[in-house]
Amino acid sequence: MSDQRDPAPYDALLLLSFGGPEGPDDVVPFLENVTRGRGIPRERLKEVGQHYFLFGGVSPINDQNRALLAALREDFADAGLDLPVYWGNRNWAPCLTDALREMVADGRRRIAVLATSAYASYSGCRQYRENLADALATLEAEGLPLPRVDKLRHYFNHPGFVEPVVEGVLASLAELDEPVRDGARLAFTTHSIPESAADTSGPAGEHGDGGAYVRQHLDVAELVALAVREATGVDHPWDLVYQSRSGAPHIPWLEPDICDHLEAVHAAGAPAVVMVPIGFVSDHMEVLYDLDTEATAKAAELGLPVRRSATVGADPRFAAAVRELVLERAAAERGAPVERCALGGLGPSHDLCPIGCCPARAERPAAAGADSPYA
Ligand SMILES: CC1=C(CCC(=O)O)c2cc3nc(cc4[nH]c(cc5[nH]c(cc1n2)c(C)c5CCC(=O)O)c(CCC(=O)O)c4C)C(CCC(=O)O)=C3C
Ligand SMILES: [Fe+2]
Repeated sequence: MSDQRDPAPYDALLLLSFGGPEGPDDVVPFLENVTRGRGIPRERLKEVGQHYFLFGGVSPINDQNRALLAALREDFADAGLDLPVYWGNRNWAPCLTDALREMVADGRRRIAVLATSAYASYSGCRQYRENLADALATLEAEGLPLPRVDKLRHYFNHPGFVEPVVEGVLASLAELDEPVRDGARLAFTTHSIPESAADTSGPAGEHGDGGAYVRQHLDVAELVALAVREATGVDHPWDLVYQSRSGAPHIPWLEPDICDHLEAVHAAGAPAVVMVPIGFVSDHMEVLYDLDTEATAKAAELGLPVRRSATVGADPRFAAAVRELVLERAAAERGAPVERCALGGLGPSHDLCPIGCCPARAERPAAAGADSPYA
């Protein structure tokens, strides 16, 4: 086995995230960045703007990323892994292009990229790769040396992602009053996406109804439900549901929505629900608004006790998982033997997105995949 602390060929890690506004003046330009060319109705944008204004125009995602950066640096230092960590976002400052420029100026030429999105899909994977390609094109136009960027594999089924989720569910169950606790249903929730995007998510061989996106979430949900049963001795019924639907109303998106689901299970006699946001790496606005505000108000109106379990955030087990993913990929790139950690039925995800993986509506260059125009 190779040295467990050898990051070669990598000379840096880039934490690549979505980005979010940091004050009221940022909200509208941020939303414009996110939705440019995506055909989102104006009404929806106004509504989402209000979600941000309700929280002072500040998205929680930036502080979450700062905490994750600190956790990664601490974990790397403790493990004796000498690898600088940078941060750049797709849609707001600190911007991806600026981060790459800084990295190149610091002499970084071979960069591992961790996206704060754990699953396949156009929005959760290829769009990050497209933005990497755009940033590289900008550097190229400026005559800067181009670094090579490698996106780390999807980590939805890594124990460092799954275990903190399980712990969060157990904590939420413990908070429910005893008479309703054992009957509580688990509502695993993730971002709704257009059905067409779900059906084509993942490598071509994994397309089909719901594609890799739905299959990966079902795998995590089942893993978590089983671990909860093992810990509590209680078999909590579970469902995979969706939230944060956007787009034009006539286009089908994944359903049911969490609020409709709460209504349905309440009508069917469920005594309580734990909402488990497995689709989100940390407490994004979707979690604070769509779950903690909107869905929680819906449940109160129904008289249905609900809890929202914790996201992974900056959990040290997740930071350690990122280190393992970097070292695993580094070994693979060196041609050394590799052990790939993964729970559940799907096995470890691919290192390199193959051609046809999570196709875009309109084809654009995407880096860090088999179809990348860059080395
Ligand atoms: C799958 C997925 C993830 C999870 C993977 C990942 O994490 O990347 C995700 C994350 C996020 N989405 C975010 C914000 C927004 N997403 C929007 C719009 C959209 N998201 C989509 C999908 C996803 N989105 C889609 C298909 C659209 C329609 C437009 C389009 O086809 O592109 C819009 C426009 C308004 C609206 O329509 O809702 C906003 C403001 C934030 C930041 C939150 C914060 O500030 O804390 C985060 C982390
Ligand atoms: Fe989104």
